[in-house]
This record gives sequence, structure tokens and C-alpha cells, in this order.
Amino acid sequence: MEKLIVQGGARLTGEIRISGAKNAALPILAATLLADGPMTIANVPHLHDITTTLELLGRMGATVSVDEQMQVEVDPRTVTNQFAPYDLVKTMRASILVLGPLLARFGQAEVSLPGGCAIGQRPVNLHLDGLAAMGAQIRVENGYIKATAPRLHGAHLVMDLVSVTATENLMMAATLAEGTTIIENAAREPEITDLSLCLTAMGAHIQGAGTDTLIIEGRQSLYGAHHTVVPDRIETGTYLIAAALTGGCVKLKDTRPELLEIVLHKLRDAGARIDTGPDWISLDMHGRRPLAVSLRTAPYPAMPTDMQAQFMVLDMIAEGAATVTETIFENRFMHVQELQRMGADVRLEGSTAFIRGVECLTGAPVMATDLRASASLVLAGLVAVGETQVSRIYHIDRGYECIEEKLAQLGADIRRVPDRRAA
Ligand SMILES: CC(=O)N[C@H]1[C@@H](OP(=O)(O)OP(=O)(O)OC[C@H]2O[C@@H](n3ccc(=O)[nH]c3=O)[C@H](O)[C@@H]2O)O[C@H](CO)[C@@H](O)[C@@H]1O
Ligand SMILES: C=C(OP(=O)(O)O)C(=O)O
Repeated sequence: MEKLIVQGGARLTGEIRISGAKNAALPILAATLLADGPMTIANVPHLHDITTTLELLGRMGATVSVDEQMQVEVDPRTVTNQFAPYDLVKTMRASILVLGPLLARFGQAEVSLPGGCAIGQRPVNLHLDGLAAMGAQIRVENGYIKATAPRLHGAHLVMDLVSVTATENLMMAATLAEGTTIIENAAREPEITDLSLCLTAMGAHIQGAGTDTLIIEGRQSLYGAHHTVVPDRIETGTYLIAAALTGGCVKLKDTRPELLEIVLHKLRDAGARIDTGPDWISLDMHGRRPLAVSLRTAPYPAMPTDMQAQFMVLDMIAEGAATVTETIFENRFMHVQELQRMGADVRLEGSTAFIRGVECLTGAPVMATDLRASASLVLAGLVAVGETQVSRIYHIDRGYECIEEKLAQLGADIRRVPDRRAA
């Protein structure tokens, strides 16, 4: 195991490049299973979840190669089995995304119930109900979802609640189903739009991506195609907050400002000067302490739950008081206890955190509990007085490409060392 050691106090300045989005690359890699020919995917981030997905595709028999620029080629024509084993799936929520493609393309799938960040119960009923409505026979046995369907058929699906991966799974399954599928109350996240662009390049017929109604006309087959993954808006937001916390001035390149409207709006409210171009965002705090900003998470285009922990750190050292309400996941405040150990003034009441900004946090040994919680602890370390040691950083490696290198490039004092105590 490894840990990150952060010495607080450096004001972040400079430029870094934003990576491809984890939450777009993962469904797109699953979508390669739908093709009749080789797929090439560019701008794939170098992350633990990606390696796990590539291993999963390889274990199914797909021919997988990766070049030095992280362009991934997947040839699904060599797939020999439709089995996603627990030892791979347990670490990663997105592994459920192979279920729809396997069923639609091969008529069967056996997929372990997924793991991922322990931020709530995260059931998969919407995925299973949607596939059942499309004609799949499904049973859950011994921790595995076992599904068959000679050929899925189109269906009119009205989702009980907005789910990102359920929308993606059902959209992928529908591309090869017989007839038309309508998905109402679909999620509108940009990663879904990116997946739809990739599927369209493969010959799929999808209308309404980015809206809450998707209409998908099933095709007999899809062909191999090339796709470049959309930039990671959550990574972008995380580095913007890192700069804002430290009173810094940074420019983030290869990103998409229009995907972060609410995040940029809140950062402006916090006192940041933000400028944008077609593929860059700059933030300048002019050395000032941020102002507290209240927020409430909700599906896109509202504030992403994946930015909640990072914004809480901003509020913890801001001038003033704020409330942060989490509406998506029932257990996504696990960072609070660790941040309190660094001196944060926070009170939790149900799904709302009441935060009073303090002049400074103090460095401490802290433990990462999930992906964005880990990021929040690193951000807190950047502004804390003294040294912060963040252990269990395998969570962070699921979602942030070279986080210590990127932060160091912006002037942070951060290094990765072996965590002998945890080993
Ligand atoms: C790999 C990926 O893209 N992960 C993202 C995805 O997760 P994920 O797709 O798992 O999150 P969902 O959008 O499905 O979850 C939204 C809510 O719906 C509930 N739910 C979901 C499915 C279901 O069948 N039944 C059910 O009750 C969940 O428990 C949660 O309370 O969207 C989340 C919400 O933006 C993000 O935090 C994750 O980073
Ligand atoms: C919750 C997240 O990831 P996952 O859905 O893969 O657990 C995340 O990216 O913040």
C-alpha cells in the first residue's frame, strides 16, 4: 500500500492538462463488446478502474492493446465467454456496464454484483428491471446476475429515478434490440452524451442524448469505430477547487468549460475570477480567502455529487458559513469525520452539513474512504498547516490520473511513499 504526504501552504500556480473522463471511458469500453469489428478509443485516462476493465474484457477473450498515449484498441470478435468474475468486479461499480452489451450481443451474461465506492446502498434494480422489460430472463444467485435473452426487444421504459449507469446500460442494450426503445427520465450527464456519440459512430441510432428522453432504434449489428473520450469534468473541478483553496492562479487545458457551468458559477460566487476558452479554464483567486458557498447535489446539470466533498473543503476554510446537502447517495459524508480531525467545523444533520469556515486546518494522518473523499483529504492537506498523511489512496488511483504529479506541477509539496504500517 502507498500513502500521500502533503505539506500545506503552497499557493498553486501554473498549467496542467486534464485527462479523459473515467465515467465516460468505462461505459465506452463496455460498449466495445457490441461491435462486430475492432474499436479504437483515444484519450483514455490511465486509472486503476480502466486497467480493471481492460482485464475484464481480456478475460472474456477480447483482444486488447494499449499504446503509449493510452489509445486503446479492443477487438471483441475474439470474445469466448460472457462472464464477469467477482475478483475483478468487486472493486468497480462500472463493471455492471458489461451486462447490457453482453446480453444484447451474445444473448447471455453472468456478471457479479458490482462493488465501487461505498457511498450508499447502490442497488441495480433499475438495470435489471429495464433489461427484463426488454425480454431478458434474469436471476440473481450467489452474488451473480445471470441473464439470458435470445434477442432483446424494444420497450418503453420510464425510470423510477435518474440513474447514470442504468441509463447507459439500457441505452447500450437497446442499440442491438429488435425495434424501438424509449427511455424516459433518463440521466443527462455529459458522459452519457459521449457514450451516445461513440455508439452512433458504431452505427447505432440514438435520439435525445443529453435530454431526459432517449429514443433508440435497434440495429442488427454495430461496426468497429474510433472515438475520443470527453475530458473529465470532475477532475477539472477538483483542480479548480485546489487552486481556489490555496489562493492560487491556474490554467487547465484540454477540458470543456460548458460541462462545468454550475461548478464555475459556485467558484465565481466564492470569489474566483474565471476565464474560459473552447478547451481551457483559468482560475485566479488573487491570493484571497474564498467565500463560503452553499450547495445541493442533484443530477446533471445541477451540482454533481462527485464534487460535493471537494466543495466542502472549500467551505471549511472559507470566510462565512454554508450548508451542503447531498441528495444522491445516503452515505456520502464519510470525509467529514476525517476533516474534523484536521480542525474543520462541521455539523451533520441528516443529508445536510452545516459548515463554518475556520482560519486554517491543521495537518493530520487521515484515511481515505472513497474516491472523492480521498480527493477532499488531499485538498485539505494543501491548505493545512504542517503535514497531512493520506493513507488508503488506492481509492484515489481509481479516479485521478497522476494526482501527485499534476499537483506538484502546480507547485504543491506532495509525494507518494510506501505505507508500511498499512501493508
Ligand atoms: C461509473 C459512474 O459513472 N459512476 C457515477 C454514476 O454512478 P451510478 O450510475 O452508480 O449512480 P446512479 O446515477 O445510478 O445513482 C443515483 C441514485 O440512484 C440509486 N439507484 C441507482 C440504480 C439503481 O438500479 N437503483 C437505485 O436505487 C443509487 O443508489 C443512487 O442513490 O453516477 C453517480 C451519480 O452522478 C456518480 O456519483 C458516479 O461517479
Ligand atoms: C462514485 C464514483 O465512482 P464509482 O461510481 O465508480 O464508484 C466517483 O467517480 O466519484
